[in-house]
Amino acid sequence: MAGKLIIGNWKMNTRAQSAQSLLDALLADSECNQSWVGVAAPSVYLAMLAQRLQGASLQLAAQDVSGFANDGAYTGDVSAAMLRDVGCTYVLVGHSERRQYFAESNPLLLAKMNNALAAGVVPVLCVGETLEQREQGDYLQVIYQQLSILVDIDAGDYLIAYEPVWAIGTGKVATLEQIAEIHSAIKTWCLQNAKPSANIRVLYGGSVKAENAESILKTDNVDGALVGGASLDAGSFRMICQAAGKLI
Ligand SMILES: O=C(CO)COP(=O)(O)O
Repeated sequence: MAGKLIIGNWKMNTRAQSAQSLLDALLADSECNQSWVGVAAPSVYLAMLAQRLQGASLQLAAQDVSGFANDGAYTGDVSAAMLRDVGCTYVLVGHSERRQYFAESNPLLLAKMNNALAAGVVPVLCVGETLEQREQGDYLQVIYQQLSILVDIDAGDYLIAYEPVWAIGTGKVATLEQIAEIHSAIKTWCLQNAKPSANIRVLYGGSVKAENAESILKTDNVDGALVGGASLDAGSFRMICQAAGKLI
């Protein structure tokens, strides 16, 4: 598929009212209400937002999914089937904040990927190195290790998001050369190691803003963006979507 994919990650932000207002602003805007744009909202608001999204092009995403496949006694968890049930198209898997604060590791993330795929929700596997790992020079190995779970996925349509941890919420965006290097390495690794997937798409995330979106999206092997802070402001998000729209 040509064109770029833009997913806004609202993280643990908004309330019912502000989530609805933000979504309404995006829905009313033809730059944002596109099938290649999605918003990853807090799970408690997904069903409410899905109602407003009926008939719209904008896609709904979740920020996490249970590692348990079937319904059962897993207090607090939300299953992939539930996400599908409320209308999610995508789900983020292994965001660095989940890896850091919830100690999510490869076996759990593989289960999450498989559960999402089985339920018909497209998982977005997030990978990326910390500043320390980058400075030590072994950042590619870190990313390959995070990607290694893909070897055990037999089939399915998934996405990858490269989000250097040091660029998330810091205003410190990776250089275009750094982005190009990693995106190319991810695609090469996937071609060599993952089961043949028709089209590996890699999004970039980390301080993507209205001002830098176009140059990032134009970088080789960048298939879209995962946007945190700037996705909470309809005006900023629209400019990022507009930059993507120009590249279709
Ligand atoms: O973590 C991110 C998206 O998932 C990036 O966040 P920021 O755009 O706020 O840096």
